[in-house]
Amino acid sequence: MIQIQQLRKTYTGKTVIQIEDLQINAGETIGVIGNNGAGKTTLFRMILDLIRADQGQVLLKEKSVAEDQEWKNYTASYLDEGFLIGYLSPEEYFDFIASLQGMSKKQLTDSLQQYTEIFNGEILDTGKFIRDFSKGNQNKIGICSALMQKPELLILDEPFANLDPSTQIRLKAHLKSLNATGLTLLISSHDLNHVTDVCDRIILFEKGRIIRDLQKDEHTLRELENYFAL
Ligand SMILES: Nc1ncnc2c1ncn2[C@@H]1O[C@H](COP(=O)(O)OP(=O)(O)OP(=O)(O)O)[C@@H](O)[C@H]1O
Repeated sequence: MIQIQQLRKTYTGKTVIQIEDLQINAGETIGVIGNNGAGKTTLFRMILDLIRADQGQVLLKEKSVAEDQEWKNYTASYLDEGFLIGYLSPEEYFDFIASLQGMSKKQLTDSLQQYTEIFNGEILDTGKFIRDFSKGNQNKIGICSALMQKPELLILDEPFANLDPSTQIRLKAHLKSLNATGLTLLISSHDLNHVTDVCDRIILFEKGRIIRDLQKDEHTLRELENYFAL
């Protein structure tokens, strides 16, 4: 599904991404972790062709994201509130996303029903614009707008950040249920418990490089805790 080849990005002489070779198969759930500034968001932005590489390339289904548009048909993402439109209500924003997807009103209504628990009565019918929601509730709007696109590839940057514990638990359950349907999931998180709970493979970054690539087993959480404790 994803191939990353000799990918490099440098800002003012500092290399922030340097990945020789990374392969992610369809249906894998990948947790990308690393301390602040490790390069997680930059990598996601490069996969989504929001940042161009200085060298190397990202291939989705064997086509370069920089040269071919097809990936946009099966990829959804939410990285930050820059993905939202602050002057719309959540309903207007979901309508907009649904229209891009060619969804009918009924499909949209049915789709939003699935997120009732995640919304927790705080998102729909509030009469507020997105700009006036709390950061956590803005996250819910962005994440659910990505989920409702039913992508083959879903990329979420720190999806659990700013969410209350109930929503974190509900979102984890939802992501796990999607995994069972064959979704390829790429998430970053600073929460080692969440990331090892949801993901089957953990990629650990340091200064833009992959320093561990772990298939999850019963030792993974302890190994990661030991790494970050040092
Ligand atoms: N536009 C930019 N100009 C200069 N440096 C940048 C730019 N964007 C990112 N960087 C640098 O690239 C490095 C990686 O940043 P990135 O945001 O990808 O890290 P991250 O792992 O997502 O961090 P965090 O956990 O804090 O979100 C950092 O040193 C950051 O300062």
